[in-house]
Amino acid sequence: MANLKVAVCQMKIEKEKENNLKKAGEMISEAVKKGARLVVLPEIFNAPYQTDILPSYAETYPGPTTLFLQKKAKEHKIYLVGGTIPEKDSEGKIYNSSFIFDDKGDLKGIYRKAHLFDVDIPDKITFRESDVFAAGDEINVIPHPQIPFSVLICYDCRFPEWAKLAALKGAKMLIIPAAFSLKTGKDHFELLMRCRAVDNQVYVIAASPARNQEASFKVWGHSMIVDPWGKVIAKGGSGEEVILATLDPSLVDKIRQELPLLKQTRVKLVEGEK
Ligand SMILES: NC(=O)CCC(=O)C(=O)O
Repeated sequence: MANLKVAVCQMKIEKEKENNLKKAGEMISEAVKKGARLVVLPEIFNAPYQTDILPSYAETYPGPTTLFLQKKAKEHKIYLVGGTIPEKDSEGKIYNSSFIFDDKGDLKGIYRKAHLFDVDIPDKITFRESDVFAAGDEINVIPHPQIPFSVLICYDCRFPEWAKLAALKGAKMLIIPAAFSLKTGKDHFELLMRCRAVDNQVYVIAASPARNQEASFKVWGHSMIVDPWGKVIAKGGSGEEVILATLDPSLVDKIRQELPLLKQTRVKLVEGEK
């Protein structure tokens, strides 16, 4: 199986949706010029990550942002994981959703964040995503011809059983658009991404926005790509940049054969059955 070059566009998010789309377009072009065939954008890439204003950015599908993503995937003939956007459904509920397009511009899946970031850590961070978003409840595997993958979104990565479910369903890579907070990200971001890679023997692509000092929610940044042995093979800083890595799909199979964790997973015991 041929190698796959992937890229994360660690872009700085601004107030104006149009500027965010323009910036995403420029960074996607840069990634493609550098050889990427699968490109990932960050969590809430078209709006500031701020609960009081997020609803005003919500779009139904198809809408301006998803049409933009579709056009870019088709134009560059790439798989495009369109970070996430606030998505409004037909009943008016808003989700934190990722739209995934293939190299023909066809929609391959929508993933809605299942675990909402509702936390209150004194002197660190208080945030209530559930003030705005409804939670999704389904994980799917995108049948990429080289590496089938699942998308999780940020806080989802703290729930190992959710990532395990994706691996048991056939994912060989987890793609995680993620706007980790500055305070929690410093201690947990790399640890969590490497853990999810090691315990599921998958590649992990974690895509953060760049830090914007003017934003009310300051992100950690440091997008990273981790191999299925848990080794960080590419990593960004806190500023704007395209992060690239070349993935070897056969490495997942090799590691799973040598250390057959998935086959040995005793799901029934976890569920309380003997
Ligand atoms: N956007 C998020 O879900 C933030 C998650 C986060 O910062 C964490 O510590 O978890």
